[in-house]
Amino acid sequence: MAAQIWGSEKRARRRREISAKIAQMPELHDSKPLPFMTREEKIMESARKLTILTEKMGQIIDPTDPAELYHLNNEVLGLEGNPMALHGVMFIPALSAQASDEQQAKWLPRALRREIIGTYAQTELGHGTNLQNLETTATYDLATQEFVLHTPQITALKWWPGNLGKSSNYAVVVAHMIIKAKNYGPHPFMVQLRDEKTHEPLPGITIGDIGPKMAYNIVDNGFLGFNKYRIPRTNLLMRHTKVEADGTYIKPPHAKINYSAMVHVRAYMLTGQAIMLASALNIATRYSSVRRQGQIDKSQPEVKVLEYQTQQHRLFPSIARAYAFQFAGAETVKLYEHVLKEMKSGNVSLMADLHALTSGLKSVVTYQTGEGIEQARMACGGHGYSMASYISEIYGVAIGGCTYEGENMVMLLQLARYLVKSAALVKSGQSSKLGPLVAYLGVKSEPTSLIDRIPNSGFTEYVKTFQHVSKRQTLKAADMFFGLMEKGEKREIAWNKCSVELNRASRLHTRLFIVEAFVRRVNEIADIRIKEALTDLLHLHVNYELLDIASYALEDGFLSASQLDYIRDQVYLYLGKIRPNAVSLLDSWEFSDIELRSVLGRRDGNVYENLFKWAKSSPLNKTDVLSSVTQYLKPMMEKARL
Ligand SMILES: CCCCCCCCCCCCCCCCC/C=C/C(=O)SCCNC(=O)CCNC(=O)[C@H](O)C(C)(C)COP(=O)(O)OP(=O)(O)OC[C@H]1O[C@@H](n2cnc3c(N)ncnc32)[C@H](O)[C@@H]1OP(=O)(O)O
Ligand SMILES: Cc1cc2nc3c(=O)[nH]c(=O)nc-3n(C[C@H](O)[C@H](O)[C@H](O)COP(=O)(O)OP(=O)(O)OC[C@H]3O[C@@H](n4cnc5c(N)ncnc54)[C@H](O)[C@@H]3O)c2cc1C
Repeated sequence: MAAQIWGSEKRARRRREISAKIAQMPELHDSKPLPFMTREEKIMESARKLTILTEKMGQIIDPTDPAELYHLNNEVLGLEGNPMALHGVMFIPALSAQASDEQQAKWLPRALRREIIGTYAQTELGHGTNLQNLETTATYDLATQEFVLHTPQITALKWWPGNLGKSSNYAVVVAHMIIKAKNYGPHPFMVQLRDEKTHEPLPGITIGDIGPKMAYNIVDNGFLGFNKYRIPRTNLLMRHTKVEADGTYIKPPHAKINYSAMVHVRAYMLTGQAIMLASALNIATRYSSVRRQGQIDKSQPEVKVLEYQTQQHRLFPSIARAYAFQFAGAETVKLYEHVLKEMKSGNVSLMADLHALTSGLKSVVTYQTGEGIEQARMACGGHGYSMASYISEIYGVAIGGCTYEGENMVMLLQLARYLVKSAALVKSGQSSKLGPLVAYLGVKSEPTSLIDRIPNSGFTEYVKTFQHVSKRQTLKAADMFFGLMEKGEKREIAWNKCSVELNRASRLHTRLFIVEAFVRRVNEIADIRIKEALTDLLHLHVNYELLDIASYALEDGFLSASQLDYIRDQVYLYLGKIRPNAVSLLDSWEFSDIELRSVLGRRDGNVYENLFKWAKSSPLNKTDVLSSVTQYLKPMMEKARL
């Protein structure tokens, strides 16, 4: 199963080897539990491990393999981030995709050797989503052949970029490029921020940390201001766009090609989200098979809480989602790598499809991951609320994904643009022009769903039902939009008035893609036992998801009430079938105790001993009487007794 999750036998084996090596290297372990550290201590601890990794990485992993790097990162540094998180996730990808060969030769080897630390500075205090209204300017000075970076007012301060505050000395900065008083829109520039020897900010640069966040606090998200700060013309990233010495602007082959670093993260973060969801579920499911509370049959002893149907209903559909996200994520990364290769050689024809797909997936996956993690936390009762479970930290980090790389509602609306264009093709009889991901919009569906009507139809009728509701909602939302415009509404106003319906269409389309990715994967599996276990999980997935969106299929009578009863019964049937495999389905992800960082979810299952040991090690328990008591509470009580 691990091979299915991680993509191949070899990958699963390599993960085990890497975990085993790390287990033997105490210098790479947390020196004490992270929840007992201050933010400063965590940052220090992370930097300590990071420098050891820089020395020893080659002995543990193949540093050119992103999957091995990510595993090493999760084991050693953990999901709360590290001082170079953005260096690998955005700075290097931005340089790789957007710097010219000459620029790459100058900067990439230095970045890869970690001679310099970089980040991606785009968002500002006043604008994140609406890139067209960023305020930082890069004005070309023809006389010196330099760009002058400037922050005109407080709202133009860069705000949020990870590791910008304290760790990075370089950044890819996105600023509006102005040449001879003409604004060419946001462009990426390579900018040195700090002196390479002293790490002091360079003159003209104001920089710092934005303060503690809901989670992800090892990362020093930062602010940055420029006071007429000059950089050479050749620091504009020039793979696709060029500015010649005389100020001549050469435009890129696609207007949004400079957005590629964002698409990169959107494509890769699905796997990251699946891992966080599976981690939280692993903790909760292990704990649920140890925790005994109450009886189902009063004549019998207390049961493991995992025997309760409500507990299974809380956890198992999310187990199915974690697998589904992992499979959909693997397909997306493949597509991304393909599009990136094409893009580098000038073929930009697939960019729109990739953008639409990643926008939808990013939004649906982060939202459902957050839901699943929070349910996992509640499924642990009181102990889920303790940092000993570590689930609240996992939640805090994962839920950030709903916001970063494009706020979810906004990204759903980006997919909706693509769906509306596709709907227009269908309506004008040009269905043959539809891309493969939306081809179903042009296919006539049966008048009613055939779920429960055709024996042995596998998952086909489920997929057709998802296609039907997604198609119907897309066409309905598009009709509403076109209708408003026909009535004379301005395009933007009409769009806003339909945006809730449009986003519904985007979610349904994305959920269809996820279901199809799961089905495709199960169909490919040769090992009969693995296929059987995943087929059960897929049954749960399609029935649970369909029940969740049933109102869309009921409103036009595509599904009947009796079919809905059947679907509901299938959910209950498969909850029971999955129960014996539940812990194994999560243990198959092979997270080590070091990586999970959860006292509650340790592999040994000694929950109570581990919790008591953990509580005793709390810094508050170093002394029996705290100074808060001697200084305040004791005098208060004494005064009251007088
Ligand atoms: C196998 C290996 C396993 C390894 C696992 C590794 C796991 C890794 C896990 C990663 C963990 C992540 C760690 C966390 C780090 C956090 C870092 C966070 C960073 C950031 O947040 S950076 C800042 C991000 N900011 C945003 O995302 C801003 C969002 N806004 C936008 O993107 C845009 O403003 C916009 C898209 C919403 C709108 O742009 P714009 O106004 O310019 O465009 P229009 O709306 O007018 O649209 C015009 C047309 O352009 C198309 N378009 C837009 N974008 C793109 C694109 N990127 N590509 C192609 N086309 C694009 C639109 O669709 C429009 O097209 P149309 O035809 O006119 O409809
Ligand atoms: C953990 C974390 C890490 C980050 N790291 C980085 C980084 O490394 N580099 C970087 O540059 N940035 C980073 N960011 C910033 C992040 O990319 C932005 O916060 C994000 O893009 C959302 O933009 P915003 O904050 O402007 O939200 P806003 O756009 O102000 O969103 C507020 C609300 O307005 C709604 N809204 C906005 N526009 C529209 C619209 N057109 N239609 C409908 N609704 C709309 C949204 O849906 C939301 O409900 C990070 C953020 C976080 C939380």
